[in-house]
Parts: sequence; structure tokens; C-alpha cells
Amino acid sequence: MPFESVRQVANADFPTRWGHFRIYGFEGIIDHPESCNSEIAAPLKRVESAVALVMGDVHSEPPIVRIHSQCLTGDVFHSLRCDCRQQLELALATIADKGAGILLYEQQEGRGIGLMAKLRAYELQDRGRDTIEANLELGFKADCRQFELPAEMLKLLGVKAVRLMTNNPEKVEALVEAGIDVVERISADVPSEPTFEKYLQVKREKMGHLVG
Ligand SMILES: Nc1nc2c(ncn2[C@@H]2O[C@H](COP(=O)(O)OP(=O)(O)OP(=O)(O)O)[C@@H](O)[C@H]2O)c(=O)[nH]1
Ligand SMILES: [Zn+2]
Repeated sequence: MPFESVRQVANADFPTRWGHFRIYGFEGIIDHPESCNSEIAAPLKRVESAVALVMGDVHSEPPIVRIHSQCLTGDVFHSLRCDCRQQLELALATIADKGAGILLYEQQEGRGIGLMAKLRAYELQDRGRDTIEANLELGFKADCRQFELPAEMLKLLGVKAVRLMTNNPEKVEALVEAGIDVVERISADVPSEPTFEKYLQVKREKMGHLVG
């Protein structure tokens, strides 16, 4: 277990356009993290933090849970290079509709390669590479994320079983491996746009995501 001492650091009121949540901050230390880039050594320890938006009763039955990976370009600027913003809205709207659920927002920008590297990957994609080829050309793995922190956050929130909104089988596997029961997978499909059709195709054909 590479994560040490995950702890809650904040818990506050959080009104949004979708409804009223509580916002929680969590942080933990990863001991000896793996390097994601063959040319960059990893530090001995790394602090990671993530946020949970919690609405309603999440303990009487397995709540809807979304693990959303940070995408500044999509989440903040509504980029149409990817489907992230639409998925974020879908998750918040679905939770609000049900009146209960949890959005875990983890800060592994660009599938964990970081914002500047993601922008450099965009440059390579503009020259014809797909998302995976671009990551590899920059020395990174195709996907550098791990989902132990969200799993630990669920445990600290007292949630042992979830209905997980995702198309990514790795998220399901990661939670199950960490001891969280995934009783149902809810699709995270959003309407496709011509600007991210290829992005979705690569997720489906090369990353094994259950898109569409
Ligand atoms: N490296 C890289 N990351 C990207 C790119 N476009 C979006 N991302 C990141 O991809 C992450 C979202 O991952 P996705 O593969 O779209 O979806 P997922 O979270 O694995 O799966 P779902 O739960 O089904 O949404 C976010 O961290 C984005 O910042 C890109 O071109 N290159
Ligand atoms: Zn995105």
C-alpha cells in the first residue's frame, strides 16, 4: 500500500448551481511513487490531495460515485478537445437528480502527466499523433494515474459500496482491489462532438474504455 496517512483536512458548506453539497479536502503521502516518465526520477515521497463533493444521504444505500480526473482545459475553459467538462456536468446533474452522491475530484491532470506536459501532448496531437502516441513520445506512460487516494477517501467517508459512474474499467478494478464494492457501473457517455471524436475512438479502441 503506497499511500500513507490519508486524512481529511477540511469539511465545509458548498452551494452550487446543481444543488447543495458539502466539500471535503483530503490529503495523503505516497511513499516511493513510481516515475511516470522514463527521463524524470520520482521523488521519495509525494503529497497528493483531492476533493470530495458530497450530497445527501450516502450511507443508507450504495451512492452514485464519480471519480473525475482534473482537466483544467475542459473543466474550466470548456475545451472541446475532450469530453471532460460534459462528464463533470453529467455527474453533478445525475447526483443532484438523485439527491445523493459523491464526486471525487482528483488532481491527476492530463492522466497524471501534468498540465504543461498535456499541452505539449496537444502540440503533438496537432501534428497527427493520437493521445497515447503523444504521451509515449514525451517519455510518459499512456496513463499515469492510480486511484488509491479516491478509494481511501471513500473509506474515510464511511462508504464501502458504490454505483460508479465511469467507462474506464481500471477505475472499477482499482476500487475493488482497494476493498470497495462496486455494485453497479453507470455509463459516463456524453454526446460526441466532431472535435473529440478521435479522442473517444482512442479511448475505446486502444485503452479498453466502454465508450458508446
Ligand atoms: N495526457 C493527456 N491527457 C488528457 C488529454 N485529454 C484529456 N486528458 C486527461 O484525461 C483525464 C480524463 O481521462 P479520460 O481518459 O478522458 O477518462 P477516464 O477518467 O479515464 O474515464 P471515465 O471515468 O470514463 O471518464 C483528465 O485528467 C484529462 O486532463 C490528452 O490529450 N492527453
Ligand atoms: Zn479533458
